[in-house]
Amino acid sequence: MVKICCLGAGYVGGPTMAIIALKCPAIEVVVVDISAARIAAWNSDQLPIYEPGLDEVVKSCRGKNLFFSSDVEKHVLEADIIFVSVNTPTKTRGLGAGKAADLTYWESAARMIADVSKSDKIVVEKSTVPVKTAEAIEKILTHNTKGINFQILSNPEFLAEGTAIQDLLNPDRVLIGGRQSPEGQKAVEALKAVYANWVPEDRIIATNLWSAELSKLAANAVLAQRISSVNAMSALCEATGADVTEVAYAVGKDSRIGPKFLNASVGFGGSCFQKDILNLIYICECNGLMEVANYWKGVIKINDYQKSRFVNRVVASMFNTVSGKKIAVLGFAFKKDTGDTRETPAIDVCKGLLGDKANISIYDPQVTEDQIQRDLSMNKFDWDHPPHLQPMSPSAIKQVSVVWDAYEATKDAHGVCILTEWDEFKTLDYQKIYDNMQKPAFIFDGRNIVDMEKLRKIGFIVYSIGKPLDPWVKDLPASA
Ligand SMILES: NC(=O)C1=CN([C@@H]2O[C@H](COP(=O)(O)OP(=O)(O)OC[C@H]3O[C@@H](n4cnc5c(N)ncnc54)[C@H](O)[C@@H]3O)[C@@H](O)[C@H]2O)C=CC1
Ligand SMILES: O=C(O)[C@H]1O[C@H](OP(=O)(O)OP(=O)(O)OC[C@H]2O[C@@H](n3ccc(=O)[nH]c3=O)[C@H](O)[C@@H]2O)[C@H](O)[C@@H](O)[C@@H]1O
Repeated sequence: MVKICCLGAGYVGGPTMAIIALKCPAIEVVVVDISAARIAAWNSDQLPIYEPGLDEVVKSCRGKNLFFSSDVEKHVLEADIIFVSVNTPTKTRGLGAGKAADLTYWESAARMIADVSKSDKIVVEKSTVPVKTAEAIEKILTHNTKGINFQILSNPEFLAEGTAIQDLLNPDRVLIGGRQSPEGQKAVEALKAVYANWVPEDRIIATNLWSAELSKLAANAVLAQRISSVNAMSALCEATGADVTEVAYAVGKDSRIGPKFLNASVGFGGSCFQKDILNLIYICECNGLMEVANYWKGVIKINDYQKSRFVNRVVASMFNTVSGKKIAVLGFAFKKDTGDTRETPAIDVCKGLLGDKANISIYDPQVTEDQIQRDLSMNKFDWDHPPHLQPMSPSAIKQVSVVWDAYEATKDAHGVCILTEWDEFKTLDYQKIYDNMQKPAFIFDGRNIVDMEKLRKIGFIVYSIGKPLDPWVKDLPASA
């Protein structure tokens, strides 16, 4: 029986290994983590992450060929294939702070593998890493070789949170990068054989190591660039009376461009787009490619602009001040169907409103009060001028309340901001919400999910991203 061990029981390690276990009954899969609490949660009824369909898959395999354990070394020792799916956040201090990927977790995982192993292993990079990481990992592993043969493969993950199970069951492609040597190619074949249990052969792509590593950063950069492109257009739509949904539809009809991933929004969030583009920027800078670095910086700058533009719209429309006003925030997660708040645009929007002394009442179906308070208590990390992570003032935190119901959040509010596109926000009883709000009642839809006309008929003043402006919504100076 082939034994797989995965280091890192997070958003990627957990779901990915659950699907491998589901589709490969002849393989034993053990997911390990240095966080005992996370492992305990994977072994409980309340999994540590919310992902549609994940509960069912875990329940059907757990205890059969899928295990979660804190005994990291034992399972590394026994494994034939080791996936490394640890976190690779942006460095917050030292060389490259604010841009470079922090490979501390990865390096310590590699050192541990080198120390513990007694037999040949295939080590798979699942985490998103800078191009050329495999070379460094190889050095760490072979330094302690004891005659053991380690083969490093790059097998980046393309799943998106909220659709992880579907993405894993039916991936557009599986990318496997390996050394061109016979041993390297043998390792590539071994990993291919795992995926071949459910992924059609023509979707399993073998490349060299560096192409696989760079393709992951490139894919995220290009995806994020689409959103920044359409968001940049949304500002121009508002200034001219064009409608961004119509523009995106017209543009996406060109089959060379395609309709997906062109929804204008309050800005992209999540643990990967910003981190990976910053990582790419740093790699470009290290290679002396300043123009290329600046090109990708633009994608992040437009994203920051989109978030501050939204806050300015809210404040300007509400008579240039939200001080002492109650603003309901519907949705805090970075997208629907996840409880993840890493880099969510809601953090910047809430902080902008708090900066103008608003009282905000937040409701999100999957995010806990603790998480929201933690997110709002950290000051924004300025990636251009790092490092300064400072806590927010306690008085600002007192202006925040977190509630478990959209109607409670919006009661007596002066304005509502929709920041995550949860399906339930499309079908709320907006008449009831309007009746219980202060007048004039404002809705600022950062995800373009409400029916503007219907809401206007009820009496709301509505702002949607990139849509012709309600006469009540204040035009902003071009530079705002
Ligand atoms: N979240 C996402 O949607 C995607 C993430 N990725 C990439 O996958 C990697 C992991 O991301 P997430 O799963 O979101 O992170 P995460 O933070 O949810 O999980 C990482 C886990 O690794 C554990 N860990 C750290 N060092 C360890 C060690 N030495 N041994 C064992 N466990 C260790 C941590 O305790 C944590 O539970 C990152 O590089 C990310 O860029 C790639 C595709 C999608
Ligand atoms: O490397 C990663 O971690 C992953 O990053 C993204 O996945 P994820 O961040 O989970 O979620 P996305 O669906 O890409 O959404 C990212 C952000 O963009 C926003 N978005 C997305 C699409 C769109 O049209 N408009 C838009 O504003 C979302 O609301 C969200 O805030 C990629 O889509 C995955 O392929 C990749 O594996």
